[in-house]
Amino acid sequence: MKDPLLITKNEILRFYKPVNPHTHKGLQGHAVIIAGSYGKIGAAVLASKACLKSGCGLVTTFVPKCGYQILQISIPEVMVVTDENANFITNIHLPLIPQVIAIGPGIGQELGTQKALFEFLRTNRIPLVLDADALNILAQNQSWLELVPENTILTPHPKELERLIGKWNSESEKFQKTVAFSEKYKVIVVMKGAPTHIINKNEIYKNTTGNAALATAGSGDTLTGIITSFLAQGYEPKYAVKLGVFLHGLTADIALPQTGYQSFIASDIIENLGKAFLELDN
Ligand SMILES: NC(=O)C1=CN([C@@H]2O[C@H](COP(=O)(O)OP(=O)(O)OC[C@H]3O[C@@H](n4cnc5c(N)ncnc54)[C@H](OP(=O)(O)O)[C@@H]3O)[C@@H](O)[C@H]2O)[C@@H](O)CC1
Ligand SMILES: Nc1ncnc2c1ncn2[C@@H]1O[C@H](COP(=O)(O)OP(=O)(O)O)[C@@H](O)[C@H]1O
Ligand SMILES: [Mg+2]
Repeated sequence: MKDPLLITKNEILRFYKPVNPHTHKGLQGHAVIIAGSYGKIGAAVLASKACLKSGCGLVTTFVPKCGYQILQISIPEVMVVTDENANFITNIHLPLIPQVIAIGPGIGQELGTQKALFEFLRTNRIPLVLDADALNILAQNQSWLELVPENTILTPHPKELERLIGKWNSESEKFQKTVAFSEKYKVIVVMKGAPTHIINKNEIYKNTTGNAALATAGSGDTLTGIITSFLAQGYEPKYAVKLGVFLHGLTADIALPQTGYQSFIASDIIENLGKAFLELDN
């Protein structure tokens, strides 16, 4: 296995683009986030808000009907499109063509949702971020991975990774299997953990930010929103993932002196994104 390359501030500054003073929301990208089910609309809220707070110009969130008011009230900046079903996603129809689509946080694994994901993957040509239950559904239907566009970003935590690639007997076997998976399906795998690694074919990157405060519900949902935002803003997938994991971890490093490990929650990631960007801009 190659030694991992470190994702440091210097590495990020090689490709980070400060915001153009003449930009407008149309140029800042439009992202769609497909997320949530009854009891897990919070995942849709966290991913959508993190996406907006990372600079994406427009965010449309697709949720089952039960998520409509929750989203409209908790994030008025987000536009909402609903499924025909009340409690889980069954039929993905989008009235727009965005730059990027993220799918998975909190969607559950109902049969109807599995079918909707298959139909979506069969017809979709837009760049994708796949997380959480989208990964769990693909792990159970591995032939569907052939439908995923090249350079799609997958963001599994260790259990989701195990469901996708099978069990490993050592750390080096875990990396070997993930590299083989990334090469086979031509996807970028964000191996979330402490620390997070990015696998892009046979290239391995190791993040240098973040701490145990991130071990809290919804932390991964916000990462999905952040990475999606950078894709919408025109970063190539290999740069969007590096910038995303670096800033996500940096929010926890910035907040730690105020919150301690225990009282940091996923909303604090979103709240500290501004300070994290300012560290890059200075
Ligand atoms: N507010 C909301 O709406 C929220 C909604 N959410 C949504 O809920 C859905 C279910 O997602 P989920 O990740 O909770 O369940 P699941 O895939 O079974 O994994 C859990 C198991 O994985 C493991 N594991 C995880 N991390 C690990 C690590 N770092 N290192 C090692 N192991 C680790 C660990 O396994 P164990 O160690 O216990 O064997 C753990 O028990 C999904 O759609 C998500 O988006 C959540 O985002 C929460 C907030
Ligand atoms: N001890 C830790 N140190 C650093 N980062 C962590 C730690 N525990 C969790 N994280 C990060 O928190 C996020 C958790 O993602 P995930 O398990 O998908 O959360 P959720 O599904 O609840 O949103 C990942 O980005 C992971 O790298
Ligand atoms: Mg998750």
